Amino acid sequence: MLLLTHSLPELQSIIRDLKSRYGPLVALSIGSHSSVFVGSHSLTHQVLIQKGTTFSDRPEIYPLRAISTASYGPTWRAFRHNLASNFLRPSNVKSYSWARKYVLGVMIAHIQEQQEAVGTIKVIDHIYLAMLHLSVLMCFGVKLQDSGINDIASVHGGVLSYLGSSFFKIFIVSPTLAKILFRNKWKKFDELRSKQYQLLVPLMNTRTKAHNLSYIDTLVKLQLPEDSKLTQTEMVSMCSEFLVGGTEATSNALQWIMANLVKHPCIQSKLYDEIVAVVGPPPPPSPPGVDHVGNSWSPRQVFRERDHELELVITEENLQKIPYLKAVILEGLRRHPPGHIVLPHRVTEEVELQGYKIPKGATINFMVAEMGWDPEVWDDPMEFKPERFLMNDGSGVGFDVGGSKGIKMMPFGAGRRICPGADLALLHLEYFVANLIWYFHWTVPDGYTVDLTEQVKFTVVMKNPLKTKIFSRTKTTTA
Ligand code: HEM
Repeated sequence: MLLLTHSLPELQSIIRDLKSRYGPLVALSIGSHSSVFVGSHSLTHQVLIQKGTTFSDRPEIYPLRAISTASYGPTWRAFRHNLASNFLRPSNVKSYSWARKYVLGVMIAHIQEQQEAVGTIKVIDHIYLAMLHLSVLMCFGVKLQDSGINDIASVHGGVLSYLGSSFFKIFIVSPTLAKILFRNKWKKFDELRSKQYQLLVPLMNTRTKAHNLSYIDTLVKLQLPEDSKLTQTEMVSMCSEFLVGGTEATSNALQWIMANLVKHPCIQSKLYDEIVAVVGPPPPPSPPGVDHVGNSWSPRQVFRERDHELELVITEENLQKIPYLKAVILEGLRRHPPGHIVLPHRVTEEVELQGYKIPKGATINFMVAEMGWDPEVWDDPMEFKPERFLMNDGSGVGFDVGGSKGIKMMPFGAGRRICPGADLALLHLEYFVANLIWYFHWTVPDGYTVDLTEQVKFTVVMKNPLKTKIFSRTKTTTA
């Protein structure tokens, strides 16, 4: 069958149809190059976990990555080990808890300012900048002013807008042809890359002042095969990949989760009650007065005290004691996975799957959203029901998101190529959702409805971004 579509929703609907007609395996060959789509849970498990090595390369989908060989082979293994097992090891992630607290404080101050200025909040703007800020702190170990974060956001937004464009689709097949056909686009893209270089190199060079081990520290020390080292240009690319990886999917997942909590006030109330049962009510704002450097301030500015650091936040240890929080996050990732297809994989040797011969070099795509929405596996799959992840007595969440025992959903992929940032992303989602719900009641502004229509960009985003109105849950104490 020849399949001609660039539309993800159309592709999903074709696969759903084929699945219902021909059984669980959906394998499509497109044109002369074999591109296979797998929409079955058990087959995905078999392929990614049991035949993981055969399916673990990436096709050349990283033409913008300076070191294309980092998609597979020994160079990839060196990167993967450095990111997943060195930089993102639990003790190093824990050492950044001050950064999460700091960024949360900045975000809350901005949210309150916007509500005061315009009466409502466009949530994604704040979430995106907060996640980018956090990624910058972890990547370079430096705190930036809002203007510095906005500059990086604008360059990254520009670079990402190219992915998914016709220019990029042709670029993947033939960079030379794309440069000839889209000369102006290429020139603009080149300008963006130079701007990115100008912004990131000074940050890379300030790393020695950092207290924590930053990602750039690990890249500088990274020993590549044959004793080679990364060049500065390659490091810019790797840092840029870290910033995009750490920001895009997490901020969109967070927006989808907040949108569902605003749309379903009962779920929001239940989550708030469960948080309060563990950590108590949020702290009252300090009374108006004079701060430690002699400036007068109002209760609203409690969040701005001490360089934006919040007086009190829900600690990361306490997050572990709130199973319903975990259930809300997992339900958000099931119902709205930021990527509807994982990054493509490549077959390293010819293999047979349910009677289909999959040739060496074929591209394999796994249908993430389809799996999380399969009515044979999930009751009412399109409903937002966090309870489905709780154990029968509600005491915990018994779900392995990495799918090592069996795949029911796979927002982070599975097997050898699973997202190396999955644990960090889960921590960020839990931390921000818990604290934002603890401090504020999030409501639908008058004349607005929460619209969960999806739009495919670099990740799958809300077509109409979430707008809300917040009410502080902190009770002012009267003298
Ligand atoms: C909710 C947040 C996130 C989601 C849903 C997500 C999802 C994914 C998925 C589906 C893949 C492809 C897996 C596969 O091919 O089987 C991936 C790869 C990747 N992710 Fe994430 N991710 C998230 C957050 C992060 C974070 C926080 C980082 C970094 C700090 C990160 C860095 C990466 C990198 C570097 C890869 C490529 C790995 C490779 O090629 O081996 N991601 N992610």
